[in-house]
Amino acid sequence: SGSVRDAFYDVLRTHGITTIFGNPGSNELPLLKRVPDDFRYVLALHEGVAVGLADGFAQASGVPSVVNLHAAAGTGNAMGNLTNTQSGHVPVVVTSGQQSRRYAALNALLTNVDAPQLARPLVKWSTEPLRAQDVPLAVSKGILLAAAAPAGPVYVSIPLDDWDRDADPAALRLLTGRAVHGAPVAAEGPLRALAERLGTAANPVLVLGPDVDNEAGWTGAVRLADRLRLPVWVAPSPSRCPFPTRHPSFQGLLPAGVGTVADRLAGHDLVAVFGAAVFRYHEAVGGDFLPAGTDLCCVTADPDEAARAPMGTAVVGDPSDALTRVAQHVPQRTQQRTPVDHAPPADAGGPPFTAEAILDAVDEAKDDDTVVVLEWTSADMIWDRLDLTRPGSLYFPASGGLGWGLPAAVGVQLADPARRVIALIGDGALQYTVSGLWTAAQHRVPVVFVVPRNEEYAALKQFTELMDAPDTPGLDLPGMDVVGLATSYGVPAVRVDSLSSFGTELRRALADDGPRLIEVPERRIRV
Ligand SMILES: Cc1ncc(Cn2c(C)c(CCOP(=O)(O)OP(=O)(O)O)sc2=O)c(N)n1
Ligand SMILES: [Ca+2]
Repeated sequence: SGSVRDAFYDVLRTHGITTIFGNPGSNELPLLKRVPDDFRYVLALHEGVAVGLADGFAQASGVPSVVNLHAAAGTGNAMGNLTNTQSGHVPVVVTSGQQSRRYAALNALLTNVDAPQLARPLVKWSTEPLRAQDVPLAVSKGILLAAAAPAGPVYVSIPLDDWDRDADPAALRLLTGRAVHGAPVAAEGPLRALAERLGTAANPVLVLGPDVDNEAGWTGAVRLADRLRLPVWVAPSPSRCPFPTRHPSFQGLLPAGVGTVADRLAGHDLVAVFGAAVFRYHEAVGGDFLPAGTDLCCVTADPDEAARAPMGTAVVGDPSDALTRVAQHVPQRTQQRTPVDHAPPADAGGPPFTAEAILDAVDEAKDDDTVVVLEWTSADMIWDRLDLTRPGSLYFPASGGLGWGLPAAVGVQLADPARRVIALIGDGALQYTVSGLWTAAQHRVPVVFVVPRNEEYAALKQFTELMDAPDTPGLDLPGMDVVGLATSYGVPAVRVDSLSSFGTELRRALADDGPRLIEVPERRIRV
């Protein structure tokens, strides 16, 4: 013992990390040739799958996860899902195998040229240690920095001939005792001022983002909403569900256009935002950021989010902690709120079925503990039809990059077997990281994959209308057998042709201890 490899595994153990997600090349074999018995290596057949798995695993476990990728080619394949990991503030430590120092100097095959630069725009920190003895320190810093608010991915490139070098035993003893505690909380003054303004505002509104989707955030948000009888919206382009969807204060999901957001906030003199960037717009529509007479204050742990917002004031600090503290200093209002109905009756016709009918059938089959991972862009504005009652119930790709949902669902289920995962994956989104089905089958991860098949990129057809691009090619997906695709990867699959059989298959899958896929014919949109 005493090698850099042993020290690497010791550092991971220190932080409770004993799973490595990855896809290997020859550069990585010196690390993987002796994976200790208390570790498991989860093979992904594409590096996008590896990062998706690690992202879901980190979000559901609350512990940083570790990925090991193959040089530049592997890192390149991982970049798509790294955009989601970065946008989602998810602590993932990406390690990649570098060619030996001697060969890298020659740009020999499998050299990751200028490795730290490759990942840089998508990670908090990117490095390739100068000495083999620095590798354990870099990995230790990477784990601690990835988890430090605002959390996010880091990248460590490690030359293949470092692993068998002698580690520095004295340094390692110090490293394996390291910990960084706590997250920056907002100063008392600005929070008291916000509570004051909320208490005196004529018609304040609460907007919540993904970073308050946790026990403290839900408790604080419900308490604040109840005390002030506040209407509550979910911030645009949500990657998580931060508030109970059947609560009388719940208003729904804010759209993702500048003008359309301003329209929803019209009439409110104060907008209080917790745990969201202001805002993650998407639809190319014009308009003012805020209606006249409306002011905004946001609380975020991310100084960049605080500084880049185009309007209002910001308070930097843990937004979940802030919700609880602000709730303690606002008056108790008494007017009643009438709940908004988010699930108007769906068209019970079909097949093919409407997105609403498919969502309602999933809601019928699931229970309070079920987790829904949704990467189905026909439903990204209507998932609040689902009755979600507790934190960690809904995940969506945070940067909108497709190919995240399927592996992330497997990662979430691996991290928390007690909460069954239903993955709603569009037939288009499915294609980006479909090989993740093989990893689910190999590890018998009992995700229920539901694939609404409308044989098109429906979301983009809707955008062609919005962006006046009527004759766009490449938006139809004919001629693929989703059931055959899943079966080929070892996941039992079935195509359903009625909502009742869909319900039966959902319940059968939820009772199974392995993955299953259900293809549901989804009605095409008409443009
Ligand atoms: C990696 C990647 N590539 C392309 C897109 C662009 N894109 C694409 C291709 C969409 C269509 C998805 O089709 P789907 O079948 O998954 O779902 P719907 O038919 O319900 O829209 S939505 C969208 O933003 C993307 N978001 N991410
Ligand atoms: Ca589709």
